[in-house]
Amino acid sequence: MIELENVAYSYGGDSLFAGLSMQLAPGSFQFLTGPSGAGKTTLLKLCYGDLLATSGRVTLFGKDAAGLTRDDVALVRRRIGVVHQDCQFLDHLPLSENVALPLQVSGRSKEAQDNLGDLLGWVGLSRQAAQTPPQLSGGERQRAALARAVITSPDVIVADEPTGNVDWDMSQRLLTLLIELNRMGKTVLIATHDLNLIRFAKSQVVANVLRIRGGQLETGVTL
Ligand SMILES: Nc1ncnc2c1ncn2[C@@H]1O[C@H](COP(=O)(O)OP(=O)(O)OP(=O)(O)O)[C@@H](O)[C@H]1O
Repeated sequence: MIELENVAYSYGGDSLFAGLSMQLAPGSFQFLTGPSGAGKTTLLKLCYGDLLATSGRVTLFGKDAAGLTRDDVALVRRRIGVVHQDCQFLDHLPLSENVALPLQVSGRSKEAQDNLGDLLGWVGLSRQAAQTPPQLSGGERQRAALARAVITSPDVIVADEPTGNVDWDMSQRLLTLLIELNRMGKTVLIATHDLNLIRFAKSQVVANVLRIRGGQLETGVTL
């Protein structure tokens, strides 16, 4: 469903990747690791069409990412839920409205009403629904970001350091939610530095580990 072939990406200087290839198979659970600055966030952005490869080919749901129409881009946005590293929200809106925003943007507000309560319950934030983002803890914000990423029922969830800045208990809780999504058939790709998190996941689910090193992508990495 997502395929990168011989991809390079440059922010203006040297390419970060030396012709990198990867596939995200439907239903798979994959981790992306590697040193800080190796290009994990960049690679995720190529996978969800936020950046276009400088060379090589990225295929998103059977279409070349370089040739997507405006409608194709909207469809890709609905099919891939993204948990961003910095999980930003609109601070003046309550949590419930922030989480529902992707549905309202795509004109599906009826569905938002139906799904929102269940989704907030699933991430353990029912009591915080009326609070604004600045009133939430780090772990609550991370769970809200996950709820927002999945409210459109995407096929793929891409999460960039979803457990950054939270303690181990909360990391496990967040990861358990991502594992539940995978058990429901979702494809999951998580960038993380946290090798303990990967070990914990591997005790629960079949997970492939990718590592970027020196511009190359290693697959099937053992820890
Ligand atoms: N918008 C940008 N403009 C210029 N350079 C950038 C930009 N974004 C990232 N870079 C550079 O590209 C390289 C890879 O960044 P990226 O954020 O993809 O790495 P990362 O592996 O996710 O790092 P971290 O683990 O620290 O989050 C870094 O050297 C970074 O400084």
